[in-house]
Amino acid sequence: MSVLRSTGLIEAPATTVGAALRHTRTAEAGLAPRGVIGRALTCPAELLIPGDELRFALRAAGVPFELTTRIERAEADGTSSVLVSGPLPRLRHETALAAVGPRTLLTDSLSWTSPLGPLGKLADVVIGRGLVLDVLDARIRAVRDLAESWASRPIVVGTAIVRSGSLLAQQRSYPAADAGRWELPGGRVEPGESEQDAVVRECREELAIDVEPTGALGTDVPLDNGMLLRIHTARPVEPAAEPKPVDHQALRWVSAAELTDLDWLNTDRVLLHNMRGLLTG
Ligand SMILES: Nc1nc2c([nH]c(=O)n2[C@H]2C[C@H](O)[C@@H](COP(=O)(O)OP(=O)(O)OP(=O)(O)O)O2)c(=O)[nH]1
Repeated sequence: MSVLRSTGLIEAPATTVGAALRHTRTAEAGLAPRGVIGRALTCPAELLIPGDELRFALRAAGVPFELTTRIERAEADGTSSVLVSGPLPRLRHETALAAVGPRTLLTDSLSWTSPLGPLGKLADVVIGRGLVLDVLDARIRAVRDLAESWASRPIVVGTAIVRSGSLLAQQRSYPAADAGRWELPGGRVEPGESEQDAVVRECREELAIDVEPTGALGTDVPLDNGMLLRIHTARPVEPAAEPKPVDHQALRWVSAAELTDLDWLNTDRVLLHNMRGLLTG
């Protein structure tokens, strides 16, 4: 088995770098300068979710070939994908993200098994390794460009509150295009306010309960309005306090099995696997 690694330091938090890693533009446009044509086959949104497949058309020593990979993980600490079809018996791509102060260290690692015994191994050394390093470099550059361009965006916090194995969702009443669709409690972080303080304020305003932030969930999600959605987890300070829909149509406690029954905002759909993970542990 061959393994190649490449690293890069990116001036953005890991949740933002994680979003850039999942963005189809990274595979579709980011690799083009290296002659690799990537295309998302199944991804209905801009961010890839586990199960989505990507097809790459590339060329080594003048010979064109195609690879299809499937996303296994898409989390704030990294992503992984595996080979579905292509001229190799095995290929696995893992990207790990680690916070270094306000920056993120990205470690990309590609491992594969070569075809055709000893001849394949020779081709591997002569052609494969150079190509792979080029492609990994191009990918890190694409992720860096996207993540750093998003890093200064204003943040909208969403809040994942779990009680007895169910997640609290709220149903929007406006604007008309989103009325009736579901989201997590939250809103814009005010200038000078911390994200945690915004979570507490928004839950007080929207649900009339006090919560205590406990962590983060998933990657950021870029919004069409130029902001970034970032999900925090929180628990009610008073476990028995019943949240009320102050300016929303309705609230609902949703189990893992019911998550896909709701008509979520498009942005929240790419976080459903994280919400499921939170509910199922
Ligand atoms: N709170 C929340 N907002 C979300 C989610 N998903 C998502 O795309 N958004 C969008 C909807 C809005 O454009 C923006 C939230 O900002 P906001 O809460 O301050 O804005 P708003 O339009 O609801 O209300 P307003 O305060 O401007 O009256 O983020 C989510 O899960 N929770």
